[in-house]
Amino acid sequence: MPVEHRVAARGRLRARVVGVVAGRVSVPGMGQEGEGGASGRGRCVGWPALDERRGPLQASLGTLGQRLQPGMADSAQAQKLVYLVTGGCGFLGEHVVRMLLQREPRLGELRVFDRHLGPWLEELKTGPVRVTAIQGDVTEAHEVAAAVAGAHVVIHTAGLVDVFGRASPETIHEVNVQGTRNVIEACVQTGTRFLVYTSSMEVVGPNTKGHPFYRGNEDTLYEAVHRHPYPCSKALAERLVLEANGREVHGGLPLVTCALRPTGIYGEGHQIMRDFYRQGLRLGGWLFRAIPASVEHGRVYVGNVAWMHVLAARELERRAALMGGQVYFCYDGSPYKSYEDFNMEFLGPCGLQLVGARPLLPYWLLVFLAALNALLQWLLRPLVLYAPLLNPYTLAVANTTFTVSTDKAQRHFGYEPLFSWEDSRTRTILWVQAAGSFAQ
Ligand SMILES: NC(=O)C1=CN([C@@H]2O[C@H](COP(=O)(O)OP(=O)(O)OC[C@H]3O[C@@H](n4cnc5c(N)ncnc54)[C@H](O)[C@@H]3O)[C@@H](O)[C@H]2O)C=CC1
Ligand SMILES: CC(C)[C@@H](O)CC[C@@H](C)[C@H]1CC[C@H]2[C@@H]3[C@H](O)CC4=CC(=O)CC[C@]4(C)[C@H]3CC[C@]12C
Repeated sequence: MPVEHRVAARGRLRARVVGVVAGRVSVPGMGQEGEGGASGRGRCVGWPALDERRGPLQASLGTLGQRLQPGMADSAQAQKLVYLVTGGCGFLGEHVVRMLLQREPRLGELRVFDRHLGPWLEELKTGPVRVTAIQGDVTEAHEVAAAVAGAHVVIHTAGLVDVFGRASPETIHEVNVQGTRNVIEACVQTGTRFLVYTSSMEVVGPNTKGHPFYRGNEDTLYEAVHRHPYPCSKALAERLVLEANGREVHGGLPLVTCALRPTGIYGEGHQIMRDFYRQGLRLGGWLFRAIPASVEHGRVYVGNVAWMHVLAARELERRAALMGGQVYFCYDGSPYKSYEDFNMEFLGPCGLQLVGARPLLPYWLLVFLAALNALLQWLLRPLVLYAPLLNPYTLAVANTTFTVSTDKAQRHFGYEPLFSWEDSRTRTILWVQAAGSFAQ
């Protein structure tokens, strides 16, 4: 089936209601779990409170909102489902797209919405599934609406994942918060009932006080206080998604939402892993330990994160009362190690060595160097983007234990990792080796 391209028309709403389907009558409600602890309200120091401003969607969707959706339940058997993946060309998004094509038998149309469309989309020969590539921007409400209209499920992964100071705080907020608001409003206005949001462990921590989060779960009490624009934006966006659960969508049925919180994702396409590899090659095959081996950081294989998204999207209909408005940490059997030791599971077999059984530099010197990098970034910004791996935020996060251990996703929607640690490791090593071949 040829890949169909749609470019969201700026300024003119172009939407197509595809036969929508499926949906079970659900009575959304917060499960007992997840209302306290790590799913509690985080605090963003120095950030605008959530305003109740609705996106500019209302106006631009007048006509679209009039389109009638066939009864959700009575068409489930008759028609295939329409899925929309925002950020579908990103590191995680691509794996979600491919996982849906491989493991979602109900899929009739897969819409891939991204600011930057990947050339690989052309290669997707998917038999009965129509793959629609949509170049669009989640900060543009009308583009989001055109992409959402007629979709049965939205998996919202699009976001600015920036802890290196590449984008301004305002841009991060605009994409991650307003973009998410636009997705929610598009669901409400067009009648799409199921929304899975890719949140992050960072919604919880590590917090600004460096408190460890050791083998925690969704109900672990933890003071989620953030200053950095990225975790703040993820926390605000997650809150929007969870609070939207139960809102009436066009057609009169309730919106059902959930948020998945992956820990540090690794696997094929992980840019930071590639950056570490390149840094090691530049240093003659050596990487120098900066973080104590005792600091554990949770990591999860991208294929298992994709699988959890597919499963959550599928079960959200059937288990709306249990899953609606809930958060789920996303992790797998990947070992608990320091960030650097974990990376060496893949970079070691690719020829790199991590020097030092303990950090080679004292922590105060690392803090100084991180601060110097931040100063240099600020000074050089008018001329060039200087965004090294080491900055005050990345040092603080890397230096704080954050691991999760929970069976909530398993209990609520049967999540079990699809890929074993051994398989995840092998796949990642093969990718680094292949990626390394053009890292020179
Ligand atoms: N990488 C990680 O370790 C983790 C990532 N996450 C979350 O997973 C999601 C995906 O992250 P990654 O795949 O790592 O990032 P990525 O940067 O590889 O992918 C994000 C995608 O969103 C697209 N995008 C960005 N701004 C957009 C806009 N305004 N309109 C439309 N598309 C836009 C980008 O073009 C990109 O394809 C994000 O929401 C992130 O917060 C959560 C936990 C861990
Ligand atoms: C230079 C050294 C101090 C080196 O060890 C720095 C590593 C640093 C770049 C990473 C350490 C922890 C990572 C973050 C963590 O995995 C949680 C994340 C969740 C997300 O949603 C996005 C990515 C990230 C912030 C991730 C980014 C890279 C680290 C800070």
